[in-house]
Amino acid sequence: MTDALDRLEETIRARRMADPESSYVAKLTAKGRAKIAQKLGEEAVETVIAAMADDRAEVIKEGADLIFHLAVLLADMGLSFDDIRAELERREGLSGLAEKAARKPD
Ligand SMILES: N=c1c2ncn([C@@H]3O[C@H](COP(=O)(O)OP(=O)(O)OP(=O)(O)O)[C@@H](O)[C@H]3O)c2ncn1[C@@H]1O[C@H](COP(=O)(O)O)[C@@H](O)[C@H]1O
Repeated sequence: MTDALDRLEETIRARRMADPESSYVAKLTAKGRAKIAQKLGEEAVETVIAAMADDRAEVIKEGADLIFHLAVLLADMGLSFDDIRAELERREGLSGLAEKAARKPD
């Protein structure tokens, strides 16, 4: 069963090499990874600002922008939400502190 995130990823993969004049995904991808990452950061900040204003409708909109730009970045790096899902599944059952300890090299 596909959900909105799966469909978004499919669309992004299909649009990456489209005409930048007709596609935002293609336009942003053509600008390079640093620009994609910058846009992701901007959307994160806008989400924070909406949260601090207690604006639930705006958090939904900015959160959608944030996830969209994360999907564009993942696609640019040959990654997908399946990789994020796998990492979240790995963490299931670990406490936050155990997860932190498992990240440490020694
Ligand atoms: N979900 C989105 C989506 N969310 C946000 N955006 C775009 O992200 C941009 C972010 O807004 P900003 O004002 O920050 O950026 P901007 O001023 O347009 O760009 P910059 O000059 O700052 O780089 C806007 O242009 C939004 O339209 C999106 N663009 C596309 N999608 C999805 O991607 C699909 C493919 O889109 P195209 O590649 O345009 O065909 C669409 O059908 C949607 O499903």
